[in-house]
This record gives sequence, structure tokens and C-alpha cells, in this order.
Amino acid sequence: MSSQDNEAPLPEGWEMRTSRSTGMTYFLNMYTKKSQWERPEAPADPGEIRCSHLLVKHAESRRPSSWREENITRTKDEAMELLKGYRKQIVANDATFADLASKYSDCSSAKRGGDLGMFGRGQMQAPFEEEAFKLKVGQLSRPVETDSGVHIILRTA
Ligand SMILES: Cn1nc(-c2ccccc2)cc1C(=O)N[C@H](Cc1nc2ccccc2[nH]1)C(=O)O
Repeated sequence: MSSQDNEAPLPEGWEMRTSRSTGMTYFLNMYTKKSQWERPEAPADPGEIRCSHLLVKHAESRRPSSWREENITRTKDEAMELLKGYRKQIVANDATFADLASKYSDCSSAKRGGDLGMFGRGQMQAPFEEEAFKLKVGQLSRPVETDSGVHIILRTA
């Protein structure tokens, strides 16, 4: 029987519980409500998260067209420079994420301030998912490249 140090703080998103039937200690993922006997060593997987994003497409994007621009011809480097400028404005509190996404995002979610709603793993392109699930709630990502273009992501839940 492995000795577990149940005094040490648990990784984020987990709670320690005691089984009513056996008196044994188990661990509850507070997001998914799934339980396990083994002491967790990493933050609980939230299952689903909610994010907003600001996408700048470029000529090499999978679909170089959007509600903003029928034929997008900017280069990937130009897209990245635009996106870094938006990110700077957000970090400096000179503009809100939702305001810039609604004006400049090349994703149809721009109409909702970039809000993509809740999503789980396997729903978004891998580089986007990988970065989004690393974020804490309220955290803004660095630029992320996908086949759609370049994004910044804000985790909102
Ligand atoms: C994934 N997704 N959700 C929406 C959306 C969500 C809520 C309300 C309106 C649109 C649009 C999209 C979408 O794929 N949009 C694409 C661009 C795009 N590519 C993405 C890749 C990853 C995440 C979001 C992305 N958005 C487009 O408009 O060409």
C-alpha cells in the first residue's frame, strides 16, 4: 500500500474526500466530478473550457476569406505583426479583448466578441487546443498558429 502524504496541498481543481462505505481517502475532480483513489499529481483536467479568440488570417490560411475581407492577401508575418499589436493594446488596457475581436477577428465568432463557447478536447485544431487548455481562467495566450491563421486566446471559464 503506497503511503500518501495527505497533508500536502492538492493540485488545482482537486478535493480530498473520505469514502462513507470504506473510510478510505479518495480524490474528486471538481470540474468533472469524477473520482479516483490515486493522489493526483497534476491540476484537474477541466473537461470543457470556454475561450474567446482573435484570429488574423493570411494568404496561407486554410480559407483566406472572412466576414471582414473576401480575399485575404496579407502574409503570415504581416498577420503576426497585426496580432502582436492587438495583444499589446489588450495587455496595456488600451482596448478590451471583445472590442478588438469584434472589429478585427477573421473568425465568424467576431460577432460574439470572439466567444467560442464551451468546448472539450478533440473539438478545435490541435495547436489551439494545446494552448487553450494550458491557460488559467482570465489568462491571455501568446500568438498561436493553426491552419486557419494566427490567434490570441483568452480563457474565460
Ligand atoms: C470553431 N468556430 N467556432 C465558430 C463560432 C463560434 C460561436 C459563434 C460563431 C462562430 C467559428 C469557428 C470557426 O471555425 N471559424 C473559422 C475560423 C476559425 N478557425 C479556428 C481554429 C480554432 C479555433 C477557432 C477557429 N476559428 C472561420 O470563420 O473561418
